[in-house]
Amino acid sequence: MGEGKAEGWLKRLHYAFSSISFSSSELTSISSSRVNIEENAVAGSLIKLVYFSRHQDRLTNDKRKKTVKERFGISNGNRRSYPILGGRLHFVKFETSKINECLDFISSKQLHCGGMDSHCWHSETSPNGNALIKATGGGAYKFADLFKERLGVSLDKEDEMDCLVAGANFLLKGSRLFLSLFEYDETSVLVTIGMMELLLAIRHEAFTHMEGQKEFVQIDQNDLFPYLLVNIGSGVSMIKFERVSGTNVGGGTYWGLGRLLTKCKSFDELLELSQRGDNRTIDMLVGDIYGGMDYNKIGLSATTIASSFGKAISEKKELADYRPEDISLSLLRMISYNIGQISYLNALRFGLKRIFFGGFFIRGHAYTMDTISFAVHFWSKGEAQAMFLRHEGFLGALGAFMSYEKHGLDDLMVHQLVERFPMGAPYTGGKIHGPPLGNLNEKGGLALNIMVLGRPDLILESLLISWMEKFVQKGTEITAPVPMAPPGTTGLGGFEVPSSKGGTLRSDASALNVGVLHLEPTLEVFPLLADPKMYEPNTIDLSDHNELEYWFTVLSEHLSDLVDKAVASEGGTDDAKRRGDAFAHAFSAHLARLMEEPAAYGKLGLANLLELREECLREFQFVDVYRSIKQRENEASLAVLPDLLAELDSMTEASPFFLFLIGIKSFNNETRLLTLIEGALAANIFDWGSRACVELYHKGTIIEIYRMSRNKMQRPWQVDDFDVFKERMLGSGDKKPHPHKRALLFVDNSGADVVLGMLPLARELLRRGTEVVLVANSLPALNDATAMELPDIVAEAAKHCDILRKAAEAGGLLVDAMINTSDGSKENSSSVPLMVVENGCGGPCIDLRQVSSELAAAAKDADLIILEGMGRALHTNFNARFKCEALKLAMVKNQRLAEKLIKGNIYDCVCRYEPVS
Ligand SMILES: CC(C)(COP(=O)(O)O)[C@@H](O)C(=O)NCCC(=O)O
Ligand SMILES: [Mn+2]
Repeated sequence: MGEGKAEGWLKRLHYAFSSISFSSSELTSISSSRVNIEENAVAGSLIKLVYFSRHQDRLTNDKRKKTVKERFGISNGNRRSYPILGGRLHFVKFETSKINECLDFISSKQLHCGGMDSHCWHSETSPNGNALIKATGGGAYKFADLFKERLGVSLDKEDEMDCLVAGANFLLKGSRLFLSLFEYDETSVLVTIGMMELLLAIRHEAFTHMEGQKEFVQIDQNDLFPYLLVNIGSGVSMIKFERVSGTNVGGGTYWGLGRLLTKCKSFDELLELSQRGDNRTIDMLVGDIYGGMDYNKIGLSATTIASSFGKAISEKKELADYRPEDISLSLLRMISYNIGQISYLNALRFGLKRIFFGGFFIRGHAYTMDTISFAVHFWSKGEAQAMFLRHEGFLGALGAFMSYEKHGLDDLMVHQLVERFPMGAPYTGGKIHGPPLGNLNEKGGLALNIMVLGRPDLILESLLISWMEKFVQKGTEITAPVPMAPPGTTGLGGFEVPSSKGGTLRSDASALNVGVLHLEPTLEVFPLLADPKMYEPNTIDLSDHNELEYWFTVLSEHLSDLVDKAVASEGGTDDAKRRGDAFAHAFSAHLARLMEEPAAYGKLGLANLLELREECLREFQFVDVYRSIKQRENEASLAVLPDLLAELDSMTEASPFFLFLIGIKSFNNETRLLTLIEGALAANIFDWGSRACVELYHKGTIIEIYRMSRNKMQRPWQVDDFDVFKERMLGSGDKKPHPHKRALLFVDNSGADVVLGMLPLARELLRRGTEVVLVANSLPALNDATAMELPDIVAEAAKHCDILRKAAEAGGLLVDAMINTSDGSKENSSSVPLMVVENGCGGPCIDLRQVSSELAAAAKDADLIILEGMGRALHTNFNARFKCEALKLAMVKNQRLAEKLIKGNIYDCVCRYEPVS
């Protein structure tokens, strides 16, 4: 297939499925792919919706990508090179009683009939011509007519047990998705052009929960089976490939009895009551029978529950004499223990050590998980372990999602999508500015922002907006609160009364009605990591509560300034203000949630926190908050670049005779190298993520600050390996070192940082015959330069420098120059190339376990890595070890970090050089 055609269908690519298909839109940023529903008449009775949306095609820097692919030999073998686009797997839930909201939602997102094109189409439909939505659970039957009537779609019923297993396998093992690729041919007829198989892998899905402590479990995918899956809905199903057992005492029992006995209005209210309960007033304990004593002979403590609700028979009390809180707790413990016990017995029956619990009965409730864990531990004498799943409530819906009938497998490709960003994005409303939403006529209105679900719907905008408006108002109402995890809840073995149940409820993302798994194509482990298994990206340990609190405070304090900048970056419109508020709300909710439970979204590091902020901005359609600041600083820096290069060049090679005369081997080279490193460190001061630096910017111009920063560059720096690095670069004595073959320069900020700091350093390496790959962010984060922006910056710099120009041409960065060549490439160019690759990140730090495939490919021949900036060289990777030489350069722009990490002060510098060990 020719490239032109590929580009054509790139724009019009459609993923479709056997029973329901969705088309993408060129006008909008995300296209829906498929959807399925699970209704469960359970605990609270919820409808769960799962659908996939594809990221926007990023076409703009396609030429750079093409050169990078050619240069690094990235290919799909003899498979066709279909673009593999990342996307998001969305998890949405609705109360069954609000089925109309669910229908409005599906309709507003056009999930039932495909994208925004005026001609929506279905690859396959039901025999009567309707589109199909996969559905499982009781609702698949109950709502079939309603769906037909309101949306014109048929519900294709999937077996619930099969779906649960498929859903759990998907989460635990990663799974294969088969997607059909469609394109329009010249006559606008849709044709299938192939199949694609996607492998989805999700980290930090399973965890244990004992005595208030959550711990993620690394699942060995080759050793996952067999396991017992216990799905606690209204009833309880225990599944080992097929339903092997169950119990009628489940979530429905808790809710049903609880409702009758306490008059609670909702499942969550009942659960919340249990937080304040004391079950000893109702349960008969061993001590009640044995005069306050333990029954040591059979290992039962006095506080063990001998009989749930047992005290109620021996006392002449009426229901009204018992506190609803105590009743709720007693019920919860009775049911949770029972489920834990029966589950263990079934695990024993089938010889299974691992038991996964799912279903909405649990809904992230710490005490419930502790109680189940305790029961499993207790009855198995510590042999078996209860594990829980982050997406516990969505197993059935996910399973149905996976069940879309597979097409023929010809022309199959396997690609891996990995979870990049394990955050549930909360749905949160914002203060309303300006006209009511229904009157807003702008593209990209609140719809998508608040819902975190995607993108403006140009065609059904009014419908979408009115639906959103409703949601804004109902936000908190719909967002079910989940009780807080009290530390050490169960005390001595789970039969104790919870010691601290707390009176507050947390804003739990697991209870928020929307969650998102971000799936990125082909993220790989950086091949130059010395020991990927031991690699831990984050330097600061956020499990230290003081650290956590400090960084939360920093981020909270930045917030209002960030919102102002974000709103301004979108023109300060009413819509932007609304989104700004919604962003602040959502981000604060995330912070609050993580403060209560740091591991809520998986293991938490500073890199995740900083990326969360960027991700939240993106969710609310703030594409690039620092765009104009970056442009301004790039322009100012590019204007002074020729002077800087001239200054560097004035430090020319002195004649060997002269050097001999003054008794120095390489005076000028050394000065130049030092000037270059100083320059890179000094320019790292331009960091809009640092509070202290931002204050500085109000006091002077870019050039003034840059000059001041350079003047302050006094050695020794707080971490100063310059002399060792210099020796490697310039040699000592008569030894002339070989130049590096290829250097990967992980660049940081726009403006002076990249233009006056890293580009001159790159130029020096190029001059020595080293290939240079500039590694930059895939997505904007603070004022970091992105891979998309770098070619223009380099092109501008190249106007003033022959070395950069030739290298950029050789690396395919100067596209116009390339076009002038006969073969379209500069493979034959004598100059060493300068290239740009994206790193796969959207935050200011970098987790080298997940980098773009182009970076992984570029790393192949690299023998020097230069990591620059606080985010990439200090917050992350400070302790990382590599298979090749590494230079870590950063200015520390935070007093506390300076004290902790390098026993220094703010604005101190780090120049850490690590030879190959
Ligand atoms: C976000 C950053 C890591 C960016 O630093 P950079 O990588 O650009 O050098 C850094 O600015 C930071 O840690 N800021 C928060 C702390 C503060 O405001 O002091
Ligand atoms: Mn930065």
